Amino acid sequence: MSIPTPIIWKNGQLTILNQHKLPNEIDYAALETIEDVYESIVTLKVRGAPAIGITAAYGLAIASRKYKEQNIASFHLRLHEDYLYLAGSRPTAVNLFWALDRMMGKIENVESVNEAIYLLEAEAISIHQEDEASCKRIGRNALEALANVKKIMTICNAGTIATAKYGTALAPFHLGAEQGREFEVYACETRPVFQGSRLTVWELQQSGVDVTLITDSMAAHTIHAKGIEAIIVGADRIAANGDTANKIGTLNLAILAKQFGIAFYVAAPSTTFDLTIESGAEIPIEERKEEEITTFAGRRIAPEGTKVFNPAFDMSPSELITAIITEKGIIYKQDFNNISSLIGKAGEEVKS
Ligand SMILES: CSC[C@@H](O)[C@@H](O)C(=O)COP(=O)(O)O
Repeated sequence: MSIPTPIIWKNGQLTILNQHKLPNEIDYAALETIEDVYESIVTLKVRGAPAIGITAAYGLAIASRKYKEQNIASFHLRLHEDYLYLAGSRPTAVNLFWALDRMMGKIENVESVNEAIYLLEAEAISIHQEDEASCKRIGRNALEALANVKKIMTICNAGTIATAKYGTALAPFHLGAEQGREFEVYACETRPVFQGSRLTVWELQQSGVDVTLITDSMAAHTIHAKGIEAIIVGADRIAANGDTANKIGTLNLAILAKQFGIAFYVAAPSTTFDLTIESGAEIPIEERKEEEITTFAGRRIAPEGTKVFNPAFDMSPSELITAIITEKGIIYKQDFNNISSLIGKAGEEVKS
């Protein structure tokens, strides 16, 4: 797999692969301040649930250095403000809040500013490294779930650049390519910001995976015409009952999978589960600016004054999901009533 490393932390400096510029340019952006980190998340230079969490964690580590001359009480106060600032960048992907909470938890009772700064950097690095290991395990588990599948559809980009490495829904394709597994992947372009065409197609090409681009509205016809055997998607937040929020258009695919009688898999790390909410009804759905829909490449494609609704995510109810593939194992539908205990136990394999 020869995909550029998406998030780099070296000598205390954070650099990210600028996803705006893909697939035309491999461009790295140095994020020197917490404002740089916030801006890169809001504008989707860095995107994808795990990558947002990792970048925000480094953002807090970077912010903490500003307060090294302060007393510990004011350090905690200031860092809490920074935590709230970063938490306001995007609302749906729970990995953001999970990573920020983990960072703050690490220094909750620390009474030395220098120690807190040191611990924050170490914790961000751990979050980053753990995600890579987690995605690799998701890939292996997904290869098992897809053992008899060749033609598969996906949406958005849940790949290497949306994580530390390998991705979630795309991990089986990257790992499979290394093992000589031949998949035929159909990638939905993913309107309105084209994570499918710009990012997924590019990523899979780098790994030598057979990938075909379709527009989102071609999904139903393609499943029928090309004999798609399964659909696999990533996730931004999974409720305790298995309801899953992911990129807008995912719900369409979940409904199509039921209609055509094919499997619908969600691939996500345990950090994407929000066990504090019982169902997907409680997941906040981000709405983004109307220009994402009314303009294309700087030109208007809808009349001035057009009313726009631009939700960035939708929620697929658990009854449409065949299984959720995690780093801890595969949770099949019959075990969705037991997700909290299966996912809640850190480090343990799912037994189902
Ligand atoms: C491994 S990434 C999983 C999800 O975050 C991904 O499928 C997705 O919906 C990303 O949305 P985005 O708006 O591009 O951040």
